[in-house]
Amino acid sequence: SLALAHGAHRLGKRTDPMMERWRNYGLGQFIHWGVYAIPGGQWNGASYGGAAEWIRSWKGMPKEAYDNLYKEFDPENYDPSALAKQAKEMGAKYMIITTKHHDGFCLWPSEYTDYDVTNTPYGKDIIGPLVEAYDAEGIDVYLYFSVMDWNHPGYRSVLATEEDRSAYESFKEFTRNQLLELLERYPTTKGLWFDGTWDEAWKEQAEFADNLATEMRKKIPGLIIGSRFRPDDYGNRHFDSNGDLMGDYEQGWERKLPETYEDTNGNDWDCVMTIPENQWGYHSDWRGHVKTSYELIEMLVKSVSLDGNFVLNFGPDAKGDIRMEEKKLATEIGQWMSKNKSAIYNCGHIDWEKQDWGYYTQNRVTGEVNMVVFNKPINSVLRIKTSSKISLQKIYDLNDATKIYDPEEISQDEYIIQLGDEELAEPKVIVIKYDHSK
Ligand SMILES: C#C[C@@H]1N[C@@H](C)[C@@H](O)[C@H]1O
Repeated sequence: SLALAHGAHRLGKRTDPMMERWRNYGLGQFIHWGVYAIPGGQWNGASYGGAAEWIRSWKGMPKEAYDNLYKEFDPENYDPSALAKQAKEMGAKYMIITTKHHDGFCLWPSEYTDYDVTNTPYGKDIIGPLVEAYDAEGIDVYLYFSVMDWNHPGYRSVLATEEDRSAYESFKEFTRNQLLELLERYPTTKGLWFDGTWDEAWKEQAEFADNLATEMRKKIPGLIIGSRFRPDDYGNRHFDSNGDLMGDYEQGWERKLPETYEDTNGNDWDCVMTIPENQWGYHSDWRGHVKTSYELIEMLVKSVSLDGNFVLNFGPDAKGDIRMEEKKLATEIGQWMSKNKSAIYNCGHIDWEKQDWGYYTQNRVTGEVNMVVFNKPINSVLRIKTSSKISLQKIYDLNDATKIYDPEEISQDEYIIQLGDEELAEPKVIVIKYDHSK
């Protein structure tokens, strides 16, 4: 393998308490909010077909007009504690908030730029009250930060000339200053979710990024940073030139999920997911398929069954309100979570053979295995094929203690149980209690 000065600094999973806490979240909330919520994907009567938070890059959006939107930012309905309560009811264990997206607008009062909330009619810090509200609800806070910054004069996507390089040095200093400022202002932050690190210019910054990550972890020991931040000595991100994961978990699953455990390479990972096909920031005209709570619960359970966290995105509008579709989904997911959270929190992968009826999750605390049933077979028989000899103790319906299932062993390490005739109105959790010692 290659000798890398700035490749992966650790092989295998982080095993410290902060990472164990992260590993056991299961469900998170993403919040994409900024001045892009003002146009909401529309400009001059035309609708932008791309992601609303990218509207500045649209030819139908004059840059000058976009760069003056901050003068209208005044979210009179912004209510951090209401947002935190909604997230709590949904069952989110952590929340990732966009402090600065690609447009460079800062939702906190930054010393290093005037393009921030202090220079808007709203005039106040957005991030601080949100962090406090989520901390008060016991939901851990993570900060999204886009390295790509369309507003900063020193930003470059490619370093072609000496002028580019010296301008980019000022941009790197600005980036470092803003990150240290965020950690200084919001010390309860548990981690950073980096984005906008795909440019060639950034891929040349292996040493700078490595040193900055070290410096950030000095400010907040144990800070959790995913694979999307650092490039290695050869400009590779996520996985270094030896194929080893860089950062504390893999951040490659954006609007998609791994299919098998092998797809995860046995790493920690998160999936960040939009409710429409591809809208993170508020878009007033959602087109195409809007995911149902059933689909989102299946993605959540599939993520946990493959040792990942599922982070569902919300995009508040210009007033700071959450749209009806998102409110409804948060409530529906919360209703399912209130009855089935033991199959999500503190749970992860078990190497039993995947079955068509749904997914297994194993509770890392109790050792119990949860069968999360999405597809009831016509014959109502659920097949279980374990990976080793186990001594079954009890198989029961998580939400009906009177419902005990009597397994029939049909071959080596293979059992079947019989569901009743009832139609499944929602994904059902059946718990398998077994003796691990045998
Ligand atoms: C592309 C892209 C960005 N990455 C997602 C997490 C959103 O922030 C989107 O704008």
